[in-house]
Amino acid sequence: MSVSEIQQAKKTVEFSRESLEAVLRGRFFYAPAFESYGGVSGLYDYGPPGCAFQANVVDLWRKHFVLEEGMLEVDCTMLTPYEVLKTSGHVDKFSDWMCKDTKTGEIFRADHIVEEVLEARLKGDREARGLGAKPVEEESADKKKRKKKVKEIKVVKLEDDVVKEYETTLAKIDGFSGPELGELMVKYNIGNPVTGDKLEPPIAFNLMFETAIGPSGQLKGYLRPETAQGQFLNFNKLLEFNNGKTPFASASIGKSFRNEISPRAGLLRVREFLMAEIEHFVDPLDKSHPKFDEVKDIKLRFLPRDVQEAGATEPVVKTIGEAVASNMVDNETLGYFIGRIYMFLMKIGVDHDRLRFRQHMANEMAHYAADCWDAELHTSYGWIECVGCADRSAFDLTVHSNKTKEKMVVRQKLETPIEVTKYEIDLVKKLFGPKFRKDAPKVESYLLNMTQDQLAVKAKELADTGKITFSVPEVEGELELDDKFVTIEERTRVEHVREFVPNVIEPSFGIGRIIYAVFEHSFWSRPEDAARGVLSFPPLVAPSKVLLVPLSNNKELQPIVSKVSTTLRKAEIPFKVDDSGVSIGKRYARNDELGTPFGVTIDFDSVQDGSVTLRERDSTKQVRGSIEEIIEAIRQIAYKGVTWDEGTKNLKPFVSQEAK
Ligand SMILES: Nc1ncnc2c1ncn2[C@@H]1O[C@H](COP(=O)(O)OP(=O)(O)OP(=O)(O)O)[C@@H](O)[C@H]1O
Repeated sequence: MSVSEIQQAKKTVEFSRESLEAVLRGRFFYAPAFESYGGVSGLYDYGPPGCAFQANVVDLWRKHFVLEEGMLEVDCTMLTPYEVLKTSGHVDKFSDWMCKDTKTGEIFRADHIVEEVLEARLKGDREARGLGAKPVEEESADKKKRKKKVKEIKVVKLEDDVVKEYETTLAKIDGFSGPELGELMVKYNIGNPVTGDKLEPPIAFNLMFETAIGPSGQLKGYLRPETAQGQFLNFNKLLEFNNGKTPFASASIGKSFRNEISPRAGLLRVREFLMAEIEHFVDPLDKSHPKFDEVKDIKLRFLPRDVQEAGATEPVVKTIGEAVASNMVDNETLGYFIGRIYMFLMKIGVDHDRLRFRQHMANEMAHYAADCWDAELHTSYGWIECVGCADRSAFDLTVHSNKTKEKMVVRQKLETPIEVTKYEIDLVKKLFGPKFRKDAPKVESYLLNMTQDQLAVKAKELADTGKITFSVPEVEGELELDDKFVTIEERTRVEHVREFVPNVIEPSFGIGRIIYAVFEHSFWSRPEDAARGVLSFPPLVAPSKVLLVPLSNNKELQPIVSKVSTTLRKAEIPFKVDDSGVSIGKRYARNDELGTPFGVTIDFDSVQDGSVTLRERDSTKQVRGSIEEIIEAIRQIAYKGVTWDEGTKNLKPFVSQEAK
């Protein structure tokens, strides 16, 4: 089978999520956690092949990003004090909108329910018009299983302008606020999709798991919802580690926790998941990237904001260079990371045709963000965000620095010193203690952290009235100080150093989502037997590389099995021996389901001449050679990116056991 024949074969049998899930569960890639206790939605355990696959993806991620860019890796705690997440905005804003069915008590995520019901009505409309099902690529976020139950799927023709309105709403579904979703539910008469009951208006539900740190219960904390905050809070140490220079990036791999409202899409939406995040710190005045040329010619499918806001879903195909030059992507560094994300996803087995980069719409994006693009992968659940890539400006370092009073800035020596005129405030601190007592530090800190605009106003007030009035958070009443306590003046100084708060470009990967998408993109059934599923993982990330198959249990074959095992072990190539009594075809089939790229078969000729057979999973092609030759071919193909044809060109073709 040639590569194109394999591609064709992969498309012959229609993809079935049920078959894939049967394989993944059957081979224990993963399983619901605490199953014997009835399970908890959104919690999963990974079994041996799932663990090995995840470890290989993470290993590749580390090589592709951390090693390639010299990133500074940190491993920060998951337990996070309240104050940190209050400052970052998570306590107030990290929520989704939920609504409750007043009768049944069932809880729905508001955007998901609007999406599900409108999609169901459009489906009914298409059926009424005799248009058949919508093409799979266009289906937006999943609800397939539920859709079966959605009563709303009535075969009813809608007015043309209603269809247009629904489609426009769906294209913008990620950008609505809670109140807007509530209005849509009233406008389109959306209730419980199964019972039709009315739902309460959406309310914000914070997704963080709350806990108390220590026995007193006094220190409130959360399980972190992302790894980013730990990286920001170590900024000064990392900057020093990097000899005070930017740009540089930190990286972190670890578990995050989100109390998702109603997790239903398997590994795609879970409550505990592995994240790999990068915080790239860059000068806000220079977001060029020295390696941009390496990615600029990569052509990608982009779904920019304006296309979505016009209610369309057709992507724009452009090179990254064109996307940055036309300002569609805000800057080179963001473009560089989009390119690197694409290259990583290709390496681990994502299907190029089922990847797009979607820009956040205006009200979907955090107010401080300069630009944000999600790498979305198409699965049987629709288009799913798997990697977020945002330019978060200086927001995070600024808020933490304001709160902690620890400066988080880069100091850059200026080649030509500059004259800077600015307001400066001087306090006569020895007078503060007697006047403000225990509040003195808060008052001093407030005054010393005033912005230039605030200082300008207060300088005038002091000059005009001889005093300033102000209030300080957590200090009662309006405060007043006269010019015995404080001086505010405009002064001109020569500065030799430029100080700036770096901006942050943040690529954020959900490893479980990516892994599940790769499972779907790699899965196919052999055309000659639809029950024979294959997971065509790239060899580099496949859980195990080799299945060692002695033709029979005959003792004579044992020494060769031991010899091949030892050689594989020495070469650090993961393998598994299958000496079960079942037919060789069955053993290969089991192996295909585990996504193991190579089979090494030991038969009676092996005893005579030391040769073994190498089988390739997808094409089922086989070649014959000495143990050393075969293992070298495996090493080249699995780890060095060599093709099968190239890696086996000096080996003899062998007639397939399966074909016999
Ligand atoms: N509940 C989850 N289960 C698995 N992975 C998740 C979950 N939430 C987020 N992720 C992963 O973490 C990445 C970064 O998180 P981010 O905060 O950008 O996601 P999000 O916008 O909240 O996702 P969504 O809108 O789908 O809830 C996502 O791209 C995704 O891969």
